[in-house]
Amino acid sequence: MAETAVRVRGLRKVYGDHVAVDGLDLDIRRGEIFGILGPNGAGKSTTVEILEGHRKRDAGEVDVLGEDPGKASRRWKSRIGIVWQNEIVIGDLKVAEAVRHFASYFPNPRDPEEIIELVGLTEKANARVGGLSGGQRRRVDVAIGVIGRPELLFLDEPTTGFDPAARRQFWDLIRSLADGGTSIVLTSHYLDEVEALADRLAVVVKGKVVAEGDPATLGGRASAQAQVSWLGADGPMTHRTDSPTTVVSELAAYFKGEIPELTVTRPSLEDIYLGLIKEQETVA
Ligand SMILES: Nc1ncnc2c1ncn2[C@@H]1O[C@H](COP(=O)(O)OP(=O)(O)OP(=O)(O)O)[C@@H](O)[C@H]1O
Repeated sequence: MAETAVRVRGLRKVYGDHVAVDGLDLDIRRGEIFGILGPNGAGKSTTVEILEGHRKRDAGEVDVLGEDPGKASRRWKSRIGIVWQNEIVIGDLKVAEAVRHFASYFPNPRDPEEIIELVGLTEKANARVGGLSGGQRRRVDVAIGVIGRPELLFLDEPTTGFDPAARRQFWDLIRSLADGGTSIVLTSHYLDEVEALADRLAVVVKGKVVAEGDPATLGGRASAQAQVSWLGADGPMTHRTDSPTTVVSELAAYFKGEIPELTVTRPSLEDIYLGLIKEQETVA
């Protein structure tokens, strides 16, 4: 029990006559970064909002940190962190004021100065939130999301609008939170982000989990055929194989050393993900 952060069985949510979540099961372990992927309208936000206690469900069992979010206590709420888009509400406040303000809501908050440093905003501590860049504002959102020392953090599309360097820094921040023991639920449309961060992930399509696993092996990825490509005497060559090592050794013997322009690739997470989505679409 202590190992589980989130346990969901048979979750269902209906809007009018539209079934948004249709018998969804989920297990998220304590201390892991868990990615939720899925196309637009798949039911990800609805599911996450139910886990956060912000939306009622129609059926199913939900346990988050040992409680039902639908009936959760105030104390439970203080154990959950949610990265909202706060900037509109707090635009007039300075960064340090905003973080301190939110710290005051929690029984055992982290030190605001420390958190501002952790998100890389020390130099902007006295700047107004409204005047920050999009990426910097998102960092304020994260600072506010983690100020209460959450055991479980919900991150929805955290790096939208970040430049590549800021994304990498942000990933380091998320990893450092996870290393510190925070369980993290990450919803993102960026497959590279999920691949870089998630220990495990679930793909949600039409309100159900259609695949679950770690990014390296999801949907048979690790055992999928490899593609060996090289430059042959007559131009570029490609060979699909279950035993790329054998093919590469044969090529090395043939070329008596370096194989020109050699690459060995397996399907990317994106290839696997798009395949899963396509498969589900055809199952109408
Ligand atoms: N408040 C609501 N009232 C009616 N229908 C809703 C409501 N919220 C969501 N829906 C519908 O439920 C389905 C699932 O929506 P949800 O926002 O959970 O999907 P999502 O996977 O988060 O999508 P996205 O990737 O676009 O954010 C969609 O068809 C959406 O139109």
